[in-house]
Amino acid sequence: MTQTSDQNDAELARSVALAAGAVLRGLCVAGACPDAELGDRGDKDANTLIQRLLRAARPEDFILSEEAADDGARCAASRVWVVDPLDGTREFRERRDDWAVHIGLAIDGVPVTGAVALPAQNLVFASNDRPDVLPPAPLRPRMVVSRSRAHPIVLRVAEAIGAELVPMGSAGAKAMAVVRGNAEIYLHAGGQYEWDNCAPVAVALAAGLHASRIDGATLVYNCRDPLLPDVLICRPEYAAQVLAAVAETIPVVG
Ligand SMILES: Nc1ncnc2c1ncn2[C@@H]1O[C@H](COP(=O)(O)O)[C@@H](OP(=O)(O)O)[C@H]1O
Ligand SMILES: [Mg+2]
Repeated sequence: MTQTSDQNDAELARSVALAAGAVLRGLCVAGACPDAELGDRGDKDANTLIQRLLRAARPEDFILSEEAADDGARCAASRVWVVDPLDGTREFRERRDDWAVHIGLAIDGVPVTGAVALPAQNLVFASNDRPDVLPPAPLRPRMVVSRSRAHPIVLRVAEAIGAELVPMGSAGAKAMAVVRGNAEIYLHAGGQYEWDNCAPVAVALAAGLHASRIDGATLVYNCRDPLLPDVLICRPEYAAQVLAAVAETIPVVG
């Protein structure tokens, strides 16, 4: 793939996410990779390609990747690409379709640009997409949650607001379910890292959705410690209700 220096950041993010997605899909072709090696090969091969493409297109920028060593030099930089080469490794290994490639760009800690590819669903979302006009929200909101480790806070909030639980793998796939109008709320607590949510949050904010920590605080990226353990992405009309339910739930759950 050729990159041109005048390609804007969102288009670069989209093209890199698509290229990594193609590599990952290639690994899923029958006979291409033994089941036992699929997750590790996916993480590694996608990361190698993403590093090469971003470094070629934006040599001055820094990269924080789930799959690369971090010496902390990025902390003094303004422009940092925050990437998860394969989000939903567990689901990829199971040959499901809920896994994603995340290419986010934080400028001075703000998730300004990003792309999320869902290669097994032939979909890609970027922060320069024209936002979809979403259908009216159903009376009972649908809340996408981790299919393998939904935190007690999340389950209690769903119960408190009467939401229907929709278990799904991958932070990117869940966030894009809200962007697409297949769900109204994505709530996560209990652990995540900047690469899990930077690109999904950039795309969601650009689409006009609410995105914050679950105490309502602003999400800040390129922190020295990349742990960013919780996130709320939802249609704006649900934000106040969900944040209030979280505030009531946290003392109960501890
Ligand atoms: N409690 C936790 N601690 C650390 N990471 C977590 C986590 N819960 C979810 N994640 C990460 O968030 C991503 C989405 O998880 P889930 O599908 O369970 O919601 C996964 O990323 P990876 O697949 O890139 O590791 C997963 O590892
Ligand atoms: Mg991840």
